[in-house]
Amino acid sequence: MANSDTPDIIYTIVDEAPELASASLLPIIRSFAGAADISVATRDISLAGRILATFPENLTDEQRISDDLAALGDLVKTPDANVIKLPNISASVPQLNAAIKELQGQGYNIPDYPTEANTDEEKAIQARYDAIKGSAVNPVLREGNSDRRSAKAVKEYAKQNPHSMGEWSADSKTCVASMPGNDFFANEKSATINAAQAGGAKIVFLAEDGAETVLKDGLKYEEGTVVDATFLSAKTLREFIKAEVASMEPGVLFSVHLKATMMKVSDPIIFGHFVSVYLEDFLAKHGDKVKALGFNPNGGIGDLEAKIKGDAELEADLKAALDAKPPMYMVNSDKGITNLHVPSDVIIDASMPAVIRAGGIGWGPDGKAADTKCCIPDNSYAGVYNETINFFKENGKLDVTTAGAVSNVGLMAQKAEEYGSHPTTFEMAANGKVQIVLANGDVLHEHSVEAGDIWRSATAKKAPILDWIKLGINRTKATGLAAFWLDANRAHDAELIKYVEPALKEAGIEIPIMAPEAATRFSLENMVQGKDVVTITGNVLRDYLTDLFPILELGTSAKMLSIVSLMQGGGLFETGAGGSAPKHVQQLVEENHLRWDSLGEFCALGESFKFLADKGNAKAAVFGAAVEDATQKVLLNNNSPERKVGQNDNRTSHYFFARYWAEALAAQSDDADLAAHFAPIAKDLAEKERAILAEIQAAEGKPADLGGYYHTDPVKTAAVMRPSATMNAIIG
Ligand SMILES: NC(=O)C1=CN([C@@H]2O[C@H](COP(=O)(O)OP(=O)(O)OC[C@H]3O[C@@H](n4cnc5c(N)ncnc54)[C@H](OP(=O)(O)O)[C@@H]3O)[C@@H](O)[C@H]2O)C=CC1
Ligand SMILES: O=C(O)CCC(=O)C(=O)O
Ligand SMILES: [Mg+2]
Repeated sequence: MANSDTPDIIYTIVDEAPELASASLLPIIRSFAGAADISVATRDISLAGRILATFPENLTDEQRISDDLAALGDLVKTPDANVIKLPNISASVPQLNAAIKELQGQGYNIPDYPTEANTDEEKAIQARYDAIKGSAVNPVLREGNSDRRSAKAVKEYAKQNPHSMGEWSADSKTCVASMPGNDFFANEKSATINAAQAGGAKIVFLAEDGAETVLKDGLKYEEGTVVDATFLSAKTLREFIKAEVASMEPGVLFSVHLKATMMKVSDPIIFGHFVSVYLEDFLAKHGDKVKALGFNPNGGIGDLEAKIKGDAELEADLKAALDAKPPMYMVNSDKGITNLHVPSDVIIDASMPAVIRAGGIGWGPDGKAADTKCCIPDNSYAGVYNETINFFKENGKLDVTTAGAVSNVGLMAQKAEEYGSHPTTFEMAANGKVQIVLANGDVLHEHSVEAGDIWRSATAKKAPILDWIKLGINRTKATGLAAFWLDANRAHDAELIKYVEPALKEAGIEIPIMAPEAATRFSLENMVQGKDVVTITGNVLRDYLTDLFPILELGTSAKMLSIVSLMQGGGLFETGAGGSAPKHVQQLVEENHLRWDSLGEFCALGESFKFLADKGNAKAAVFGAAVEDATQKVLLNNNSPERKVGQNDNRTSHYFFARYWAEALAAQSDDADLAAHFAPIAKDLAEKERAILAEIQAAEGKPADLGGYYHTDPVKTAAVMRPSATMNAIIG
């Protein structure tokens, strides 16, 4: 063990499909690692775990759990960290409410989330919940920059076994629509803090009558930090939405793509504007009534439907109001769930690539595929999707069998850029001015705003920026082709370019710096010629591109290798680049088939062992190599999960992974003890293949009971996810 308190490897407890997968995979990992005295501990960062850890005083002694997220947040700032991080729920308010309700039903006396906080007590509860909603986990753990790419074997497999791709036609009406201006992109100001400016700062609002309100105090800027401020005009946004709704062509679906999870303050508000514009007739008539019922447009139409259930007049008027608008892109047309039902159902990084992979189509209320207008209000990154769509309209769908690999190096450490901005994002209560005022008296940035505008400030720190440039240079050297995605005409990017240019000069390397649209074109053009390209980007594009390119190249971002080299020397190994696949849980509950692919976990596990090996653990090196071997075999032998009942699923893929892993350990000659230990296990697993697969498949096709959704019953979950007594006896 690394030291007496720190386990060798920490595996995170999360939510939904990846957590179900862990119920099957983690016992295998622990059993195998145990043979080499490598300790694998767990830490709970699930939504339910975060909620329970937040309200200890409401719980009995037996119910209380430790605040594992806080502990992990400390650990990642040490060289000892070796964390395998699976995707967790970044909860929207409807998800948070559902989790609270489920926990209350299980006997946990936690408070409701106050929709509107009036008393001090309600405000305190709301603040505690707000700290765990949205993307509350990743920014805490990501104390390093991001390196996401596909392992060679994974990319080769995809080329040999291409997934389906929708056809693109030149006359597709699918398009991206963005605001004509007055958005975050247009209003951005940026400056790099100099020695005289370093220190404290505050954000103040000056009302038109001169009254000053402090929006945020106690900020601290180090020298070299890039500090941005910007706002999006609510008035311009609403005019934009109305114009885009009014200009819909027949047969085209209307959609909006946001990141209400990560951008947990700004984007639910933007989403709410779409909802209230779509429902304008209904709200003109019934606005007061539904407000009294606790409806807030930011929660979505799904919340409204729940609140008016049983009121025939309201239900009929809601239907009429929606029918009067253009048809929407649907999340689930069978169940009538629209794009505007839940703020976290359509998340841009996953949703736009899905539209693009399908050939520029979404699914309408009639369950039929159709071209789609994709509203992405802010212009900062919308152009990337617009350019991608134009490219495929011109060139036709991607040929997966010949495409190069597009990988990413992302500036992410220490809450870089927009993804760290929610504590400094505000919806303006009145007209006036917002200023960032430094301790030395300088007004760093100032904007005139109107009531309803969304103002925000974001930062990027010097050490992470320099580390990111270095990582970008290293990956470029390893790959050949790369570009920095920075727009010299954007305020923030211009500050970053001041760091990038001298660093490239010093390193004696030339890497082009391109604005996002041009860089998109550059990457796509090279990729279709079979060339590998590195995209060196900021935090938001890191997120967007590491779904976009993998979904086109590999069919899913779940297969990505996702490494975070922590700035203090530790390692954080994320599994895949996507989310927690709620659709997969639904399928498991309905028909006991889990199509979640654990390839991301396999890749992360291999890297985690290798990291441990680099710290001097020789047995970990043997494990790392064997995991890599097993991962390749799972791919080559087509043991990965498939979509339908009776086909391979997550559990069968774990059986094959365990078997190949044991076989590789038995076959290696670096460590005779390990070889001897695993030889009988490998033999047993191979000989009993038929019995094990039959036991796993016996339960398929029938509903499965997990005893919960956000907080499942561990015994029931283990029964569903480890159904083979034969395999369990071998694994132990
Ligand atoms: N790192 C993190 O912690 C992240 C967390 N999230 C969270 O995940 C939740 C869901 O987000 P959403 O945007 O729907 O994105 P998801 O990535 O969870 O799902 C989108 C689709 O991707 C496919 N997919 C994802 N992972 C796998 C896998 N391992 N194996 C096979 N297919 C996979 C599935 O497609 P199909 O249905 O076709 O099989 C799935 O429906 C949200 O709560 C979000 O906040 C999102 C991104 C990252
Ligand atoms: O933390 C989140 O909410 C999402 C993270 C994400 O999408 C990513 O890192 O790719
Ligand atoms: Mg993402």
